[in-house]
Amino acid sequence: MAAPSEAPERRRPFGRRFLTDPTRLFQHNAWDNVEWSEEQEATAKSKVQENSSQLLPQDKQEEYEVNAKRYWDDFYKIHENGFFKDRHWLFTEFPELAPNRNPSQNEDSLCEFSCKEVSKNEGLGSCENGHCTLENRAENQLNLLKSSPRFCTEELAPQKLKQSYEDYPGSSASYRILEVGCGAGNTVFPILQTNNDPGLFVYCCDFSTTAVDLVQSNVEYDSSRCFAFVHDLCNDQSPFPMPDESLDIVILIFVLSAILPEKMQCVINKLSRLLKPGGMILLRDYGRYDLAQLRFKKGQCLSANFYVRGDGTRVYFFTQDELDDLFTRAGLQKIQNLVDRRLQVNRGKQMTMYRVWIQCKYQKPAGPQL
Ligand SMILES: C[S@@+](CC[C@H](N)C(=O)[O-])C[C@H]1O[C@@H](n2cnc3c(N)ncnc32)[C@H](O)[C@@H]1O
Repeated sequence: MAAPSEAPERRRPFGRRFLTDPTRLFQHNAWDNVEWSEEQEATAKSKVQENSSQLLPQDKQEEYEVNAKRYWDDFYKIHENGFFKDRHWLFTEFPELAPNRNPSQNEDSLCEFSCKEVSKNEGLGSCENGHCTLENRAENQLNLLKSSPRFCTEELAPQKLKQSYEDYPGSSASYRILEVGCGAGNTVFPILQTNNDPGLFVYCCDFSTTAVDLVQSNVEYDSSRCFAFVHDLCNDQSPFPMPDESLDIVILIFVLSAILPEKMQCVINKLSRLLKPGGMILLRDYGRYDLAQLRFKKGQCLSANFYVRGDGTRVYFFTQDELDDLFTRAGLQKIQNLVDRRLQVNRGKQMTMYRVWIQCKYQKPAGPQL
């Protein structure tokens, strides 16, 4: 199918297994850069129309927003750090996380789940990040909801009133990375293991205190190289421990999708201010019509392309254009914005699962900002 927005850019994907002969479909666990037929796209669209035809009442919606932190705390109490797989593929896709790394190190398959979870869930036909939904096969097609406008009351201009930062954690580092929505640390610890630059300092934050506790209590947590802190991206009163324009990299892995769409622009603006000129935001997140979106049932939709899972956590499914809009409005310039369509195969059950992820890199211009 045609990408929801721009054509895919040329890249060196680490997934290079292409399904050219359909009879070989069940010979591998996954195929890269799969083309969708028009019919498949129409079916996906109709499933989304169906599962978004009935929105959750406003009071329930507010309850999920007010208690968002508690739902994620509960998630980490149940799964601890066993759910998301450590992602050594990060360095192939995002070499900026370890610029001095030897490219042959730690190559790994692109898998956002732990292998244990995938095999446990395979064939149930319905699990995504441990958030199970049954495939919705209802027939009615109703109106697809229109996207609500994104607004942000916050000024984009650099803040004039800054708190003074002289000796903050990582102040003497020469290369600073911040991971937001770090969960149990499945991105942070691979970065610390792989990037041996003595000038590296890694910050990570999450609004779930349970998640931050898991990071801090990990045996690999080294406070001379890393600082984990509780931070709610949607709370304007919640300060960062580092000054504006101090970070080389901000990374968001499946995090922006967990935020109320109306608040996304403020979050990206805030993160953009933390970047040094020339610094970059790296993102990987769910794309429109990903399997996980198609499997939501009627009654789980909060607003267009935004759903609540059975455990109370929420997820949005992006197009490339929406992400481009969010980043460019925050004053950043596109380095990469691509859609990654992968066909995962359960050979045992002869099942196919079409995944759609979006990957972006946006850079703060090096010149002076107006
Ligand atoms: C799908 S998980 C991804 C976790 C981690 N990035 C990973 O890939 O393993 C989404 C994460 O975003 C965090 N999160 C959601 N809303 C947040 C907010 N407003 N502020 C900070 N973190 C938030 C959740 O607690 C959760 O850890």
